[in-house]
Amino acid sequence: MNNDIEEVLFDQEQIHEAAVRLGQTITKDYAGRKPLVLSVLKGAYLWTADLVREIDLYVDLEFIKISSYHGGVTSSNEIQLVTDVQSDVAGRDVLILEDIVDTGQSLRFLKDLLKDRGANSVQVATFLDKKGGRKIEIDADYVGFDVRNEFVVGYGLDYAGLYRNLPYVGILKKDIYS
Ligand SMILES: O=P(O)(O)OC[C@H]1O[C@H](OP(=O)(O)OP(=O)(O)O)[C@H](O)[C@@H]1O
Ligand code: HPA
Repeated sequence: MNNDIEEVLFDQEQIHEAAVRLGQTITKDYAGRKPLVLSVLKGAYLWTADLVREIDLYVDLEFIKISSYHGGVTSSNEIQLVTDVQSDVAGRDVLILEDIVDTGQSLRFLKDLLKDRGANSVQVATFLDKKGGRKIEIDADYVGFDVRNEFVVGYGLDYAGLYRNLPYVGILKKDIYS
């Protein structure tokens, strides 16, 4: 599996530092509140595990599963809600945890859904921000790393369901998907 990677962009140490940095900022920003941390599956599973351990607050942890990339390297315009959140978000301060914001379509879908359901506030902590991929103007509130406009895998991010278990983020060799 490691042989499929062209270049490592963010290693385990850098990822840990990003989680610590964002965890400290979020702890300060949400002081006195109990946010509902909403992890977006599957991609955010490792980021969630690492980031929540750096947040020194009482939090509720929930999961939602949406899908936009159907096995390839390009997103579909249609976002599907695969598994809904299991609790009421009305009145809650929701902090969405994403692995990556790319076109912005998934985030738009989620923010609209949560606002429609009466969330008090909706913010986003994304591990990666691929600003060069945007099709919709939308920003994350907390960003681990900006990433260039290439298809990346590892640390939760997949290609065709694979590579989520790589402990780092890297660029896949082009011959793997061309
Ligand atoms: O900004 P966008 O272009 O919408 O892309 C970002 C979304 O795409 C990926 O999810 P995907 O739908 O592939 O599901 P997964 O998390 O299960 O891999 C990723 O986890 C984000 O949720
Ligand atoms: O670069 C990416 N890699 C994996 N999944 C993704 N979902 C959006 N962008 C990406």
